[in-house]
Amino acid sequence: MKQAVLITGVGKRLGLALASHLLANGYHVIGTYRRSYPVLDELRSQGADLYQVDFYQQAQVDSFIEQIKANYQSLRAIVHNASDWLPDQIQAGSDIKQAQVLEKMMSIHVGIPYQLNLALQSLLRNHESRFKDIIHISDYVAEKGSKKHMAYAASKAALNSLTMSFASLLAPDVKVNSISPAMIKFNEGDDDAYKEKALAKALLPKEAGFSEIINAIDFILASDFMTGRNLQLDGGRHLK
Ligand SMILES: NC(=O)C1=CN([C@@H]2O[C@H](COP(=O)(O)OP(=O)(O)OC[C@H]3O[C@@H](n4cnc5c(N)ncnc54)[C@H](OP(=O)(O)O)[C@@H]3O)[C@@H](O)[C@H]2O)C=CC1
Ligand SMILES: Nc1nc2c(c(=O)[nH]1)N=C([C@H](O)[C@@H](O)CO)CN2
Repeated sequence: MKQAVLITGVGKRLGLALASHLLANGYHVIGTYRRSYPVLDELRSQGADLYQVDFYQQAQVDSFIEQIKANYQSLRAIVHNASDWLPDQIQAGSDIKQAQVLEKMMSIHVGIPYQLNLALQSLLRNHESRFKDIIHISDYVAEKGSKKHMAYAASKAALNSLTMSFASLLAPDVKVNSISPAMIKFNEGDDDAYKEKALAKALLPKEAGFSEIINAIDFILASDFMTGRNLQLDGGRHLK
């Protein structure tokens, strides 16, 4: 019986790389996506079950939870990857109001992990393996703040608090940990000046790459002694 791992946000970048990695390593991947991408058909052809859900729409969240509880008896792990990186500065012409920036950040980075972890904890407990995991993908800025992404950073700090609370609630059956990267991968459109400034913030001036985070996830899945902790994969940002 394949071990099922639920990953949120598998349409691109880290979520897509992680889903592909776990599929290649024999896991049954259950993935969520918001916008559709051609690459999703490749995940489906490799056996992934994909569910379209916009986590900003509560009705879709409720329906998604009911579908997961109806379709699966157990889960080996849940990886909360889905994330929006909204700046505090509202773009001209945007229909987002200032207050909505904080609402959205708390919704996707705190509300969704909170709701899914509580609703699906029994599926984790049902899994027959010795190890069951919840992994929250957070961010280095949770510990330092960010003057341009204050709401984002605050929500990732709250996510790290949830890690400790759920670790206490779900022990000893389920381990719950955060991974807090800095500078995994630039986005298309990031210009050279931005990249140079961002890389200079760390002792190790480089992109971590998706493999660094995936290696950390593999480590956590194999660990039988780490819970309530936060793996900080940040190139030494804290020492610059
Ligand atoms: N990239 C980096 O350098 C760093 C990333 N991180 C964290 O690592 C994780 C992965 O990063 P990265 O791959 O760059 O993230 P991206 O922003 O590239 O992708 C995030 C994913 O989440 C999905 N998502 C966003 N909002 C919603 C929503 N409301 N409902 C459903 N799905 C949603 C996106 O879907 P859609 O395609 O539809 O938008 C997308 O698939 C994130 O948690 C991020 O905060 C932390 C530090 C650095
Ligand atoms: N959901 C996202 N979160 C973050 C992203 C991203 O692209 N999507 N990118 C970063 C940056 O790498 C930042 O750490 C330095 O530019 C942070 N979070």
